[in-house]
Amino acid sequence: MAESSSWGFHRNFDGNRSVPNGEGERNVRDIEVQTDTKVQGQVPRLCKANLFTLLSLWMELFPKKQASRWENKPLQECGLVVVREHRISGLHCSSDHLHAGQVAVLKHGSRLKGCELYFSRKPCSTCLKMLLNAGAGRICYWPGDAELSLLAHTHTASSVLDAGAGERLRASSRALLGVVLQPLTCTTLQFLEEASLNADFLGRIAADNPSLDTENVYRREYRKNMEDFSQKFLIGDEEQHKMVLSKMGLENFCVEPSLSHLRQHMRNLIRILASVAASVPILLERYGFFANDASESPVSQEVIRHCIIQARLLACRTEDPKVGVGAVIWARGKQSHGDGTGGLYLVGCGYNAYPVGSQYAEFPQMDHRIEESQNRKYRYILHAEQNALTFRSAEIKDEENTMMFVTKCPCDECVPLIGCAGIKQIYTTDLDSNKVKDDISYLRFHKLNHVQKFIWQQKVPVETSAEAALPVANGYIKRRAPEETNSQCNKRLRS
Ligand SMILES: Nc1ccn([C@H]2C[C@H](O)[C@@H](COP(=O)(O)OP(=O)(O)OP(=O)(O)O)O2)c(=O)n1
Repeated sequence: MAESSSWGFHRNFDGNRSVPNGEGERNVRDIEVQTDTKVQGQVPRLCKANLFTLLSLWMELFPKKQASRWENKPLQECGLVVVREHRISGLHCSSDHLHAGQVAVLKHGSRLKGCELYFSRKPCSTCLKMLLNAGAGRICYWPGDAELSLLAHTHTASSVLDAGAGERLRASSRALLGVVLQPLTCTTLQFLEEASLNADFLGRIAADNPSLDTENVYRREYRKNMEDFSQKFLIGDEEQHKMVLSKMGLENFCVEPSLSHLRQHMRNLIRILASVAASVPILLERYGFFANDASESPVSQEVIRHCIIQARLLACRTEDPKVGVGAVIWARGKQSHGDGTGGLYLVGCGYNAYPVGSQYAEFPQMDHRIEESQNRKYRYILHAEQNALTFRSAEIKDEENTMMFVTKCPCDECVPLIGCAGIKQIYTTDLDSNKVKDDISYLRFHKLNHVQKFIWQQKVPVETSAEAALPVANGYIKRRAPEETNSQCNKRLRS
């Protein structure tokens, strides 16, 4: 699908205003393309810069075994996305021992040359000098508080010194260093929020509990996420935000209307994160990814949910006008290399889209509701699992545990690929399993026997009534008509 050209607005969101001869600025504008707007009926989707940014924020929240020793210290946890030739080649986070930037240097070494790095916080100068030295092409960061906190009450003097050193490194470097967020349209926000509400995970809960108002479950989860994520990633006080921005060398954002635009845009991105995370709700810890034969998963429910939400974020960049699907593949390496993911490393990730390089509307976009079968999308669209396997950044090793996390039940086209790729476990939803939807069928998934299947479902079958078993959202249970069955609960709001 073609991406439209960038916005002039974007210039306000890059921190490279003092790159000599303006070349950096031109480069950034050339690289970034805006796809958030609904261009002539094009599906509203996240542009890559926003997707990578959201993934970096989410990686900061990767579940750790014990609270990080950085807690309440000026050095904050940090998430990082490494992008090579416009594709994600690493998802990382800081650990007890290493900063996220250090993890990237250890994992990728000189392969960082020319890569783009997306940080959830401006990295400290210790990381910055190593990353620049490794040849990173572009270092982007979320314009909230820095990794070495400028808001923490302790050690502020050293944080300020560090920020100064970061500025000096930036000024003398050929690499681009700054903020590359792009504004979201209302259409995109609305589309992505609806997609969260319509995702199969809430669909499963609705199918199991016909009397439960799942929209209310979603809204409650969303509000809680908004509170948590705003506290973590936004700076409530405008004056404090201005102070942080100017110490990080982003004074151009401190003037109006840039400041208001930046703050609003950051808030909108946090809304998307809150909404996507709410699509896989923690429902009294009753729902999770469980094997039907009660086998133990090699990773915890928290880690599974985190990976599924990574996949849901990827789905926000779908090219399918109706349904976004995302897939991520992680493996457990023999050594942990100090990564905050506890030895897990990314093998590949993808979302459903038309073949690489195709132009918008070059291929049919309609589903089986259009009568002429030659005008349907199914023969042209690549599935999330296919893209994750094709564009993987690491090989799948037989001796390691490789896990696939996918937001929709694998179809008959993908099941043999998954079966033969060396994947050991799959985490997904089986809402579509055993269904035939004209051009796409899901009959083979249950036969995928040599891959362990962990399905989104209730842990223990609830024998009491659904109303007693599940929380009543705001004391209100929406009555669903009895004929609203499994398949109807899965209907898209927009359809
Ligand atoms: N594991 C999967 C399953 C599907 N897809 C993709 C292929 C299609 O692009 C889209 C499925 O398209 P449909 O229009 O058939 O979506 P639904 O299954 O929601 O159809 P329905 O409206 O009949 O429920 O998802 C994918 O990437 N990975």
